[in-house]
Amino acid sequence: MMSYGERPRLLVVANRLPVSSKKTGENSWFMEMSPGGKFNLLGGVTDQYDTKWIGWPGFDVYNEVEKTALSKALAEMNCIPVFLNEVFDQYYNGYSNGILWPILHHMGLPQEYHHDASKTFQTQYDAYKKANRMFLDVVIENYEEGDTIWCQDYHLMFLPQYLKEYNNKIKVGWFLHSPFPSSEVYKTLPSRSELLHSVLRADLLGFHTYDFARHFVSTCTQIIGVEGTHEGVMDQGRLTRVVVLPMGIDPDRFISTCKLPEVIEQMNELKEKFSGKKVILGVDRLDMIKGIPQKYLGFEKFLEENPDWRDKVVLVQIAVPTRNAVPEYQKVKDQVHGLVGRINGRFGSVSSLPVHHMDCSVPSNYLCALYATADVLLVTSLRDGLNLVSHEFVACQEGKRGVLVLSEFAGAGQSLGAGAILVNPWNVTEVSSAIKEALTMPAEEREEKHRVNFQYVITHSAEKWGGDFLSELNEAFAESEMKIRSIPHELPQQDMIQRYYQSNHRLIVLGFCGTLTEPMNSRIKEMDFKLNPELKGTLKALCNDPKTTVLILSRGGRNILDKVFGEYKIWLAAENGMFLRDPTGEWVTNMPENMNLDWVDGVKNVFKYFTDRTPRSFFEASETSLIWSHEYAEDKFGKTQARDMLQHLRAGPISNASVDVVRGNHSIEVQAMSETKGAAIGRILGEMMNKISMTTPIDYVLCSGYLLEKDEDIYTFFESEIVPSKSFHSIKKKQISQNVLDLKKENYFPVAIGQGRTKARYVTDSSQDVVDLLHKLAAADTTTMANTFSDSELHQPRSGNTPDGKDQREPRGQTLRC
Ligand SMILES: O=P(O)(O)OC[C@H]1O[C@H](O[C@H]2O[C@H](CO)[C@@H](O)[C@H](O)[C@H]2O)[C@H](O)[C@@H](O)[C@@H]1O
Ligand SMILES: O=c1ccn([C@@H]2O[C@H](COP(=O)(O)OP(=O)(O)O)[C@@H](O)[C@H]2O)c(=O)[nH]1
Repeated sequence: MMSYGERPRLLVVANRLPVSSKKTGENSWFMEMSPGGKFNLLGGVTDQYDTKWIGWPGFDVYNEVEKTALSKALAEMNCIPVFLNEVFDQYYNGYSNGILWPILHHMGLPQEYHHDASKTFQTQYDAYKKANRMFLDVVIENYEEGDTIWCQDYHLMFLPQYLKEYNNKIKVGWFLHSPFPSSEVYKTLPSRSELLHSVLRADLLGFHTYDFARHFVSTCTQIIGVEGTHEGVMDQGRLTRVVVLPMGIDPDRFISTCKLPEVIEQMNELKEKFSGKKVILGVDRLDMIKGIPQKYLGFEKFLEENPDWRDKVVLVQIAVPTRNAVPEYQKVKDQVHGLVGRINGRFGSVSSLPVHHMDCSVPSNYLCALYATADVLLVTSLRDGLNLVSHEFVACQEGKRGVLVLSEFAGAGQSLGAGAILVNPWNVTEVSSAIKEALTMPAEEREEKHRVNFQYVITHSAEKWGGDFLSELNEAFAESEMKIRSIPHELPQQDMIQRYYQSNHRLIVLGFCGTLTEPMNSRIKEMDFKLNPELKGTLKALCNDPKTTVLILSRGGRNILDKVFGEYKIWLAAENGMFLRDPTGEWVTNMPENMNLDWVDGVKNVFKYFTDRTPRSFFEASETSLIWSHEYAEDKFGKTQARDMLQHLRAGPISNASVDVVRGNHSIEVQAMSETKGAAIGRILGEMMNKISMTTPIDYVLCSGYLLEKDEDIYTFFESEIVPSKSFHSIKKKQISQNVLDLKKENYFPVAIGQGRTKARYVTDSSQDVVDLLHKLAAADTTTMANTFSDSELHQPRSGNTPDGKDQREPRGQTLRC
């Protein structure tokens, strides 16, 4: 555990350690920090955190003596090795880079069928899980209470789940360095749901761009049926925060490297070598996603169409070897070599070759010299998480103000787009024109574009990125901790009853679906909205009590509410207050006159289409909403149809409509966008009080429901109406002209049902707790309070529990909220 004054501890877990190790003797090693890539993130974060890296050392070690020696040497560099050995090939070349990598980069699963039974999808998937467990083991060995664990990238998608299973209190973040594809591509992955469920166990998920984050959230909603919110992904009341944080580089390192005498000398050599010629530079791993063949095709077209330029320009391409064991990478290499030969054959001469292609990496100082002398950097990635090379080029171009030609499919296209020429790499003509534009761009324009990008690169460093991610993670974690701590185990029932008894005018505001409906396990169908039979007498007693006003505030339609509550002297607010019924049964409409219901026919058509194709499904319509149920349909098929339906609806009839879509377990409801409950309650109270002659202000409020997150603003509405003193309070600001509320904090009881994360002060697991409470409130007035309930009665086991203690109450999230 961290002691006072010490820096907090951070464990960064990545596939590869940020050092390269070379064996120099029996048990001695030479270690060097790897300069590029995502290892930049160590930058300034190390100053604030006591940081350790956990990852694969880059090679196999089987001998125990050697393992110990290497671990010792790595410890000097704050690195801890994970020896993956025989698992590595199927985990890294197989599942990570042969399967996940192409999927994440929109390329689809490999089409070839291998007949090697020892290397199937399943064996690679198993190896991937096994490797993630091996990473877990090393994390556990090194974990101390309070540590932050930051998992990097697609190699470690099972790690968040494994960590939380080991200890739910561990703070876990995960950042994806690659793109996240559209759900249409992602859903072909056989293990799609397991991976999503696992990463959602993290406290914070980070992506380079809004597109990737949006794809991720919508994939989660479509594939595993969770709720996407503006903050992230909500699953059964638990929020996983999602942030967009494009990574950066360490700009100072590049700027100062360019000033080193050795580098200036290299720059001079390069200038001399290419004197009289413009230099176009490409720096990419030799990966199919980097679009090197497309780059060559564009360059070839440029030379074809601009003969004058043929002896005045060179393309220098550093093609860093990578993942040679994956068959697709071998193919792209052959393809690229073919193109280089063709272009040099067509346009080269004895004295000059247009393409200088190198299958190698170069030392970092030399790379800076190349960046600094190039006139153009050409990035044609077909998909790329970010592309740090483009940032590095900008940092090194202070002396030259060269032009960046950047693929619109690289994450960096969104951050550096304003100072670049953006291209679609698939469009050979566009790439060719962009090359010409870059080579002939006037100095002023180059200056301006460089200024914009340079400013971005120096202000959005890796240090800032790492710091921002970690502070977001701390915030997300603290918030979820607070939520857990603030959940009381029991409602303060005795207090609630006593205060109810002592009050002069009580208001009980209740939701309907999931609050007062029959529990799911005794209900025939999800859309069978019947009042919980246990409540009939209780509700009648409460409604008949002159000191109590009961309001049902529901998203449901007035037909349903009328049918269920027709016999009660109760206030009903249907469709979240669009219609209000007083206890005599008279409805008034608050429907805006200009309410647009143009979408209804389109939605009806989609519902009909799916009903025809989903045996035993059906739909119902009310004034401003339609609901489709697949309750009786075959479970898996019904769920798949529901996901497809949502896509059809979003792409078509509701794409621009003001509607709310509410997903039940077996239903989809589309309803005209109503006010939220919190926005409506002030007006409803005003209307209620206009209708009745109220002599006593409301001095007790119980407000409870199984609510959508946005409707939870009802809990805060009353919170904001609480009076600090005994003064009679006016809430004119909420459109109520009379003095209506005289509510003290201790007399206000907001109770959420089944929400892990809520704005309500009290939370209960199931609606049965609210039902029990209502029984007791109804009984409170008919007996002498002092003797009414003994403590043990007030805290007796909930009625849903069986004698063997098993909880039979309605599970969370099993019904529509309305
Ligand atoms: O470790 P390798 O398998 O040799 O691959 C190198 C890295 O490639 C990927 O980089 C990604 O991260 C960069 C920084 O966020 C981003 O700019 C780039 O677009 C991505 O492709 C991969 O995600 C890393 O895990 C690899 O280390
Ligand atoms: O010979 C080379 C060429 C490139 N790089 C580094 O490799 C990283 C490439 O990162 P990028 O985000 O562009 O693509 P990735 O290879 O991670 O997909 C950059 O930091 C480069 O400086 C390197 O270390 N040596």
